[in-house]
Amino acid sequence: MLLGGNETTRKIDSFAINELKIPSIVLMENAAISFVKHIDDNEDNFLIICGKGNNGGDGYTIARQLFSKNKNVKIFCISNENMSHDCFVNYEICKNMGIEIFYKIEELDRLLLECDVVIEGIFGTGLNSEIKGKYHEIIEKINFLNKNKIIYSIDIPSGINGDTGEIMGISVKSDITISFVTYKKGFLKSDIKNYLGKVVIENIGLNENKISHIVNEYYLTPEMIKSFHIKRNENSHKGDFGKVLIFAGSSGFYGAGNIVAKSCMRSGAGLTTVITDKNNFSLNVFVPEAMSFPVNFENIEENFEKLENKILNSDVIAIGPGIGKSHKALKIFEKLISFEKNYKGNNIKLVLDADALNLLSENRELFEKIKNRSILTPHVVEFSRLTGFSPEEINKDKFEIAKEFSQKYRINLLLKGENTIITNGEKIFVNSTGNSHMANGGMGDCLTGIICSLAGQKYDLLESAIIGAYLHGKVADELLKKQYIINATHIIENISGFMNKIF
Ligand SMILES: NC(=O)C1=CN([C@@H]2O[C@H](COP(=O)(O)OP(=O)(O)OC[C@H]3O[C@@H](n4cnc5c(N)ncnc54)[C@H](O)[C@@H]3O)[C@@H](O)[C@H]2O)[C@@H](O)CC1
Ligand SMILES: Nc1ncnc2c1ncn2[C@@H]1O[C@H](COP(=O)(O)OP(=O)(O)O)[C@@H](O)[C@H]1O
Ligand SMILES: [K+]
Repeated sequence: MLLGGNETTRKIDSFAINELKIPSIVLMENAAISFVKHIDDNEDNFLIICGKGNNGGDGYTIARQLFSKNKNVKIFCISNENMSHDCFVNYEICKNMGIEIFYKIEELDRLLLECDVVIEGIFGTGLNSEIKGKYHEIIEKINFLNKNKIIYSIDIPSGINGDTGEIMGISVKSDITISFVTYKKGFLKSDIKNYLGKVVIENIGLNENKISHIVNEYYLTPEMIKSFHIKRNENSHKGDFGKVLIFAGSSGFYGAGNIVAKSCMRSGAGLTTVITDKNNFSLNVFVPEAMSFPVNFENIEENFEKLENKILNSDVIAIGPGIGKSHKALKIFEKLISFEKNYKGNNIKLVLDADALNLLSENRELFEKIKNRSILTPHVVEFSRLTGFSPEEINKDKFEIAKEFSQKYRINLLLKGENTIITNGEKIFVNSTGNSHMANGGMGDCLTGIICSLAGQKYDLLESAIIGAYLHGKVADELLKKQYIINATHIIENISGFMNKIF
């Protein structure tokens, strides 16, 4: 699904009108047709509240379409002065058709009380300042008199800023928001969910692929995830699903390595090996399917010859969770990224998380070794160390900062958190799954395991991160229906079942 702000909407509009030569009034008609599809045919008693821009124009167009289906339709016109052209045309048609139009604010209470469905087209992407006066009063009335009614918003609940999600003084509280072409960036803001209600994105007669040069941001949907799926050949063997080498966990943090390994195995990697201290036996108990590569941490170099062979046999190497920032950890990290290609001549894909990112922040020359073959999966604090921006600065402008960072170092980036973003420096994908009930230790390790597993199964790193983040959050969202807290172990136990459902 395309993602965009107000400017994107204007660009798409202008492309459709000026390049594709679709008259704007046709776009408005298409928007209205798509909108009306979502209205229950049993509903019969509508009040449409219209502003004077194109959002109001959509309102008049929807009104006459419902009217032509013999529905009981009334319109409240907020202003018929300085209407946009297409708004005026549709307003005139409504008048000519004999739809009842009301103008006086004194009548609005009664109209609201009498109707069963309110459709509001007051402001959409054109809202440009704090809402005051008459407009404020009208929105207040809609929110106050909404008992036992369904409130539909056209494009955006009037009052929400489509770019930032900020409430511009006041906003309609909607039950259903039917928005056009793009999922609005402003909808990502977490504390406006109860203003948006259910969100539906509808088409206005444009082919999504033909406008992809205008939009390079996407909001993940199950259809997108499914479209990435690579079918498993019936005659395949474990070697076909990736040899994944994991360097995670150290004394006090062996759990991290175990979680990465287990989620890697449970999400389908062919062969998983964990580099771990020779005295750590917990891996065999927690994930008997995984292999261990025991190292003597007292004398790191003595393991390197055997390790080289292991590296050159790998398709993917995941590094970071729970390894600490010691000199020894750094030495192993450096060794693991020292070969670009494996015995098969393919790039060895790298998944770097947690302490690998912290080590990278302090040893920036290592960026040269990881370029063009890695994904970094920081949370905002780790990303702050990598970029030098404060977490506040990142949160304010995370799309741009993430994209620039990815371009600069030629890496893929997954920035974790609510609305996790994934970028290759050109496109940005925003995850639509996940919830605060999964915010607990080990969750990131679990994600690393899923991503390196998918990378082993021949998904490229960008796809692995996209699918991984979506699945990880999706499992948590589904589990939330029956439990309050979701730990990494819960995700691991359920991921395969959800892969089955989605693929
Ligand atoms: N490509 C698309 O996505 C399409 C968009 N369409 C509709 O067009 C809408 C955008 O239309 P417009 O650009 O005309 O904008 P709007 O209709 O959202 O609002 C603009 C009008 O409101 C006024 N206004 C803005 N802020 C105000 C405030 N705080 N107080 C009082 N008045 C204020 C402006 O002066 C202008 O008259 C979209 O939201 C959508 O509903 C559809 O017609 C179909 C095509
Ligand atoms: N409020 C939230 N909404 C969506 N996802 C969340 C939320 N809180 C945490 N997550 C997800 O949980 C994971 C936590 O990762 P991370 O911070 O690295 O945890 P840890 O280091 O403990 O393993 C990330 O994938 C993140 O996107
Ligand atoms: K609206």
